[in-house]
Amino acid sequence: MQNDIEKILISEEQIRNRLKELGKRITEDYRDKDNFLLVGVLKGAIIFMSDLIRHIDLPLQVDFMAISSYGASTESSGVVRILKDLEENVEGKNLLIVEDIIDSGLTLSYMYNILKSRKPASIKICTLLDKPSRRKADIKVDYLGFEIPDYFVVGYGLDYGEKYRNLPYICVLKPEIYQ
Ligand SMILES: O=P(O)(O)OC[C@H]1O[C@H](OP(=O)(O)OP(=O)(O)O)[C@H](O)[C@@H]1O
Ligand code: HPA
Ligand SMILES: [Mg+2]
Repeated sequence: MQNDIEKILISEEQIRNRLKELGKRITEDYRDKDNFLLVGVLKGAIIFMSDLIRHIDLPLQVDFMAISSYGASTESSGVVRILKDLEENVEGKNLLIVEDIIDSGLTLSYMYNILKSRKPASIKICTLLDKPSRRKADIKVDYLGFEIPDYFVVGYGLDYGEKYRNLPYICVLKPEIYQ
């Protein structure tokens, strides 16, 4: 796997430090709210979500939704599908959607609209990575880890063709791997 890497964009230490800051901000912002539910977007957000919640010093619940649009490509298919829905009823709850990356924004705008229609008390968005140069749908990010340029990145949960999720940093692969 290491041989496939062109360059590391965000190191383990940078991720660790940023997560501490995000956890602290989220803890302050949700301190007086009850029914706090974090909604992780499978599969990409698994590592970010599991590290982030250990920096949030509040009672909280977690649930997951699986949504897929990329398949084995570096371009969104534009067809967003729910593969797994939430187990929790979200009505009246304070939701924080936790994503690994917002790229075209199609996944998140689809998911946001579905969750909004279920009448939660509030919905906010937390994403580790934001690639604003590729945006097709308008998204307001409340908590951001890092803004990145237009690279297809992998690692720390993010895949290319289901591989590389277990790399501990965010990196770009050699061009021949993407061909
Ligand atoms: O803003 P967008 O252009 O919609 O792209 C972002 C979404 O794409 C990826 O998911 P993917 O469909 O690859 O599923 P995965 O999380 O299982 O890898 C990523 O994890 C985000 O959920
Ligand atoms: N990497 C991995 N998965 C993704 C990306 C990316 O840059 N953008 C959207 N899904
Ligand atoms: Mg993917």
